[in-house]
Amino acid sequence: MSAMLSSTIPAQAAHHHELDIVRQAGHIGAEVRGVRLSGSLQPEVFGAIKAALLKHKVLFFRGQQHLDDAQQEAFGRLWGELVPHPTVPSRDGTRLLELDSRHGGRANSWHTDVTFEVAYPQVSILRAVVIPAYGGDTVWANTVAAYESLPDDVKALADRLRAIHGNDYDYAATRSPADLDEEGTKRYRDVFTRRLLEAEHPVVRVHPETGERSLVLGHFVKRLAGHSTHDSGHLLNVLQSHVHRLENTVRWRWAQGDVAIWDNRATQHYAINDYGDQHRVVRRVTIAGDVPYGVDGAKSVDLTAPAVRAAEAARAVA
Ligand SMILES: O=C(O)CCC(=O)C(=O)O
Ligand SMILES: [Fe+2]
Repeated sequence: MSAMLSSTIPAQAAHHHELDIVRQAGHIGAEVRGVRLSGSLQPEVFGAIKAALLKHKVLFFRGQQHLDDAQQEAFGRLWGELVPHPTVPSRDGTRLLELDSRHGGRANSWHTDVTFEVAYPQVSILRAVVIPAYGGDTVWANTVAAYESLPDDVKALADRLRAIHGNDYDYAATRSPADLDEEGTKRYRDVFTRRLLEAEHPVVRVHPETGERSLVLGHFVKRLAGHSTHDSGHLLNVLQSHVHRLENTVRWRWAQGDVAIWDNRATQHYAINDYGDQHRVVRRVTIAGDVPYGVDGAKSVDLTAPAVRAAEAARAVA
């Protein structure tokens, strides 16, 4: 009987799950409705979420108040190994990075997460814990669409460039003096840069799952390999301006309990610092990524000094 029944069901019905997806902008971003995130999602639901992420680059889920730290981690583990931030201490007993507006956690410049590591995270999952009454939106940009928007001759140039990324990037360049004088910001910066971590990445990486080409830039870039910082600045401005064109972005108005998931290999993001002294807290897990490779197949290179790397390893074991 079961053989007869199953022969009437389309073969793919057992493997595919239809998500309720509401696109939020023309070139990036979609809200997924009707899913309760957890570490025990049905494999076909998880598979559908993963496919949607590769397509839309950032996904939003409202109403996930049931997630606590442990459940956010359990959901994160479905994607791969959770990696703590290399220099900012995790929340007690977890692998979560907490960004608290009262302690300098305001990521208001364009970046891809942790690109000063050679194998930077593939995916980040952010949960809204405390959200201000107004302001504090986050904006994501599609770095694949940005690459595709370049004229062919600029693409050909970008394909050959490599950039040095470091955790000691020029914070002052985009912050107002008032921001920098703030005690919390200073302390956050000191912790963030307590060990110099550096990596060289191709400016154009080939996405290991989609094969798409994307721009690997953002605020951790220090300069282009083989170019003066002066020339690097000009060339980088041309490329970066294609990343954050408004047509290429999506902006999310947070509510407490929302979750955003982004493909960190295909996006940059910017947390808008327009909420004054209102309180804002978000918590993030990041999923281990692989070493990027460029259009010519050449991989990224770890430039972190061996002594620093050894100290990192010793710390991880301790
Ligand atoms: O605060 C936010 O909305 C985003 C912060 C950020 O850059 C991150 O979580 O990676
Ligand atoms: Fe970030």
